[in-house]
Amino acid sequence: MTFNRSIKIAPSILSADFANFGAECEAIEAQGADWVHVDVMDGHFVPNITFGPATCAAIRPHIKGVMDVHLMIAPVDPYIEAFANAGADVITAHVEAGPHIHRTMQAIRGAGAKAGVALNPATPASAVEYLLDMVDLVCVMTVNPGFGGQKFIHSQVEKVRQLRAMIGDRPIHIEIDGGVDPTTAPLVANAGADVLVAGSAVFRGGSVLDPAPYGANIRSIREAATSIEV
Ligand SMILES: O=C(CO)[C@@H](O)[C@H](O)COP(=O)(O)O
Ligand SMILES: [Co+2]
Repeated sequence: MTFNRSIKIAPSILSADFANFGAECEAIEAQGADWVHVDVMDGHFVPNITFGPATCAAIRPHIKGVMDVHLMIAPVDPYIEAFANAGADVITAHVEAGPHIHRTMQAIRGAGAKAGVALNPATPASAVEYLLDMVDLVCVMTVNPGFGGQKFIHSQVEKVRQLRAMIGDRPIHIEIDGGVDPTTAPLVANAGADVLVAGSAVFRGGSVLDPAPYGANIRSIREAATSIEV
């Protein structure tokens, strides 16, 4: 995985057909997805449960590109190796999930994955100031984590702007997660984000039997994000 600051669309399979993950991953990649975003939830750090490393390993052969694993679990450190072994390219852990986020980032890189750090909406940009030499991605949650289909929290756009200024020229992606659609994508792209996670706005209207709407949805988010009008 090389660093490239162009806009990347990362559909979240939280909005996919859970009985058909392999085919769904293949369908979104065929329809233009850049990364595949995989939401892992434990019913403890967030009030919802999804799946773990075994499911990630099962879908890995169905993803040609980047598997972007978003861990909404606490504790996180005991599970990093399992997700790296499952084939995650990027592993993102939350600042709020434990007291030793610095060690967590070291462990992710030590396991051979790119290290991502996520910030809940109430967590300031300054929380990652002393991590910038050891992360590959900062994920700004633009909803409270746990569920797809929630409303974008507009106050987070300013946080993206602050992070872009803090990051400067470092090869660090800024990822946006939650409520991304063609109306919100230009706001965050203009503020400096380059990876846009979208679940409901990508999977809406399509299926593995009729995947063309996935492509149209991905294109409209990308076109909106790359337009300069905001
Ligand atoms: O991590 C999460 C939610 O906790 C996300 O990745 C969601 O899956 C995004 O879904 P939409 O807001 O795009 O529907
Ligand atoms: Co996510």
